[in-house]
Amino acid sequence: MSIIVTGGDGYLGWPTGLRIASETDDRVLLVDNLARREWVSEVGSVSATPIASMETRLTAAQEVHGLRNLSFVQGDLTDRSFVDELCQIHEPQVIVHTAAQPSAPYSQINGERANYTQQNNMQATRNLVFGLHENDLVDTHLIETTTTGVYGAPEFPIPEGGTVMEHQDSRDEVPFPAMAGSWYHMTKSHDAANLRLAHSQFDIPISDVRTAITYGAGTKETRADDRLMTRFDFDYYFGVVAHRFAAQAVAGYPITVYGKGKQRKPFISLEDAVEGLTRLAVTDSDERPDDHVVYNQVTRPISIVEMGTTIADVATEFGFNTDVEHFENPRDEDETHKMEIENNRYANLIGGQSVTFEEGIREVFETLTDCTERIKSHEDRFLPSVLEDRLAEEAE
Ligand SMILES: O=c1ccn([C@@H]2O[C@H](COP(=O)(O)OP(=O)(O)O[C@H]3O[C@H](CS(=O)(=O)O)[C@@H](O)[C@H](O)[C@H]3O)[C@@H](O)[C@H]2O)c(=O)[nH]1
Repeated sequence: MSIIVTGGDGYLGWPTGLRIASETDDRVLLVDNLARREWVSEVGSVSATPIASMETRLTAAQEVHGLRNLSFVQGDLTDRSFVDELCQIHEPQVIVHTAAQPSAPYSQINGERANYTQQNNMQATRNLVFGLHENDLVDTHLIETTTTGVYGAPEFPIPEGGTVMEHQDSRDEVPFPAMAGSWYHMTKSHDAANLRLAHSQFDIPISDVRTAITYGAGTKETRADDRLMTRFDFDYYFGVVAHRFAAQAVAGYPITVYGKGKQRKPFISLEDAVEGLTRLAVTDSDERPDDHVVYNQVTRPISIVEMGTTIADVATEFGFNTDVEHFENPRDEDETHKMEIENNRYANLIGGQSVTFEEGIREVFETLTDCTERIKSHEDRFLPSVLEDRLAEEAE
């Protein structure tokens, strides 16, 4: 029996692989093309946490946690023959698909990167679906982290999955429309539609896990040894807002709220995100639904300003002084959207939130306190200029 975790070198994939391997005797195969390391280097940045090579990570996982069932293969999921080989050799009973180009700002840079993001993310998912179908693995549970961003910013509470449409006095249940607001987020809208089609055409059991903005510098497994740390990005392109704000505080830089920042966005801690994916992956096939199920992997919506203020307060406890400041918004978005979002199915899966936002941010500062030099030596990466300057030069 084997479980594949794609994106196994990534921020979420690595700690998820570690936890799954800790909770099962099955073989856990991490798959990654190490592209995230290249993208972050392309934009001139680094992970604030020093991340070890995969070889060192696996040695540490064995030494520290006794994990002999964890291994790694490097490869590109957009290559159909590679995915076919994975399916034929490893015959996975579960695939947790976290691999993607996950940055909205990166996908928005220009047509080349929008194309790359859409081709990369969507082709990888299609290859996995057809890899399972064409290799007679249609009982394999395919779990993908899509995004809560597929819902956009509607003026009604966001359902956990589909919705009801009324037209000319008739009504029917329909999948949620693709209201995503970036070329990246739209890859996940398309993936969500393709996953639904894969279930109806091939009967593959699907968990479409719509992941919110994830914060946290580690999990209980990654904190056990420095060689097991997961990455923590803070640059303009790859740092999610909570991580950017915490790193900005560490560098003595203002917290950069874009525009009014009154919009509520969905958040989840890394710990709660990893736990849900693990529970889905390790549940026996006769105990889980054989269906297509959508989970809103979110514990709470918080406004950007409220979040920035909490981060500034926690930063002060750690001796870092910063202020929340408002900057011109580089994004086209509703800065006052009062998001409400249903999450009962996901909350039941994990048994409720395990750490509050404030506790999670405290844990982030505990880790970042040891990483101040790496952040300070790249503090200009809070702004988009490094990559944009190079593109401008190339265009001249
Ligand atoms: O310095 C900053 C950076 C961001 N923001 C604001 O913070 C919000 C969130 O930005 P983000 O970069 O943290 O999140 P987003 O682009 O939405 O994407 C992230 O969160 C998604 C979940 S969701 O937000 O779409 O639900 C995941 O799918 C993505 O992979 C992940 O990069 C935005 O309204 C943005 O304008 C600021 O005010 N200041």
